[in-house]
Amino acid sequence: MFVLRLRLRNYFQVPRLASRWNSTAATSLVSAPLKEYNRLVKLNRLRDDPYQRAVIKSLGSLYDSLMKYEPPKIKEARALDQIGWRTSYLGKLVTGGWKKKEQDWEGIPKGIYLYGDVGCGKTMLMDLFYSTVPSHITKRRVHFHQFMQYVHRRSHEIIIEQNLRELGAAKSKTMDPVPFLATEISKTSRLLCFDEFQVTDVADAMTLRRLLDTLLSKDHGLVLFATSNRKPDDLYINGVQRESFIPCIELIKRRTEVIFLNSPTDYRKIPRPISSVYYFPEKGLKYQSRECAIVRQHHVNQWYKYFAQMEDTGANGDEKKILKDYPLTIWGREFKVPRCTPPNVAQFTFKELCGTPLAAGDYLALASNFEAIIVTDIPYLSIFLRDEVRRFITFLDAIYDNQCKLATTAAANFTDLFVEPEEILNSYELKEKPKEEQGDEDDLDDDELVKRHGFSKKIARKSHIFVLDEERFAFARALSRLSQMSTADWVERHN
Ligand SMILES: Nc1ncnc2c1ncn2[C@@H]1O[C@H](COP(=O)(O)OP(=O)(O)OP(=O)(O)O)[C@@H](O)[C@H]1O
Repeated sequence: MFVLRLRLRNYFQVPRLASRWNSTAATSLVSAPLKEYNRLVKLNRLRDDPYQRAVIKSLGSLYDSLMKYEPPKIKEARALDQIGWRTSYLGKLVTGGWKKKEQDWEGIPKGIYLYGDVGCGKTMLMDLFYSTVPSHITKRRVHFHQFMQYVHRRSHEIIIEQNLRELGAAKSKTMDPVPFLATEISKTSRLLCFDEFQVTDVADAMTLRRLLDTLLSKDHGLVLFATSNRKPDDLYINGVQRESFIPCIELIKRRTEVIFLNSPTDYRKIPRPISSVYYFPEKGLKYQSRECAIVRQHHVNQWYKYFAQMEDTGANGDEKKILKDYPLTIWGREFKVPRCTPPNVAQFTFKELCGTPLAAGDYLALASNFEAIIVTDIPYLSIFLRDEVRRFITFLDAIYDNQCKLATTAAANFTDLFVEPEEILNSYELKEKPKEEQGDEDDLDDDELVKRHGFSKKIARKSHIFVLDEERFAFARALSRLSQMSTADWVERHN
């Protein structure tokens, strides 16, 4: 059986911008992040953006502080030290032991919490900073979803390991994995860069609160850099037991410089040549007709060959092997990739990918094992397929973050794919007279997606298949990302 080849970037990502910075030049008056920004602007790889330049100043200050920073030595965590940790944890809650004074972080540089609208360059700035970090500072850059997956998985493993080694199974319920996790993380990275910091569930919120409190303490001396679409005070808003998460928000506000990147530009909207990775039938052509089936098949074959770097078969049959039902093992569980040429491309129908109970971990594994994914036969999507849509969004987040390429065949263009249930005739066709665009779009002037994040009213209206703001936002962002993933830049990039 094939054992999943978890590339390093599955957990800790490779930054997008290569380091060109030599840290010995740190004495220069121009900070390393500013130098790098200037270089990329000069090479026409970035547009000069005054809002981003304002952030670069803060990046320069953090860079200077890191140059002088000597992180503390890490003490090993011991299971025997923590019998009764729950009592002391509760004690802290009662006595206000969580409250910290500035001396508690003396000598540790303040990190950065960079938030703003979609596509304005937060991740780019974080990656740029990451590529300039002084070499004596160990660092990790990770997508927040992936980090939380790692945290939950390692917590579980640590409890088992420590119980076997030190405490005996009877103590399993009183074992606290947080000090061990914190030790593991800070031993390998003193600067932790989180992309897309967002908290959506109570288990993440509670674990994160304790983990960050430990990591950012003097004992571990970790510096945090996070990007997010939300300001700290809006994190985990309306979440279950939100009040227990507020100390974590306060901690983030005290231990980072909170910066709002208020650039009005969504760089993903800047037109680039659109390549036809997404196929949908032209008006008048029925998706399930024979004619359309031939065109769809051609589209899929053409992109499969391109992604798999296959020679055009030819006489000497240079075609790479196409494998069927290829097993991937993810944390002891197996799932099958219906058609693939590892590590280049995997192909699924929408039903195979989103109609079965796959979760974020599966999609992340897929994204880290294949450079491109083809998803065929995406039907019209309505509120009746909400679970499938949720999975599709999780899948898109995973592949976007791993910079995978994507080709699809679908009933319609992505912006027209989300419809009301009563408009649907069958999975791939709408009724003869589809309902007119609703005339209530003016009511959407105050919609947060429109007003704050600059999405179109059409997208805001379609996002109403979700109730929670976080989900509506994730949906709108997925549409924005789909448009970026169809650009020639994305499709032609060499991984
Ligand atoms: N100044 C710039 N010039 C040209 N391209 C840019 C510039 N800033 C950002 N970009 C590009 O725009 C795209 C979106 O940027 P980025 O991913 O950093 O946005 P973001 O704010 O993190 O978005 P999101 O909140 O959706 O994750 C990327 O491809 C990035 O390289």
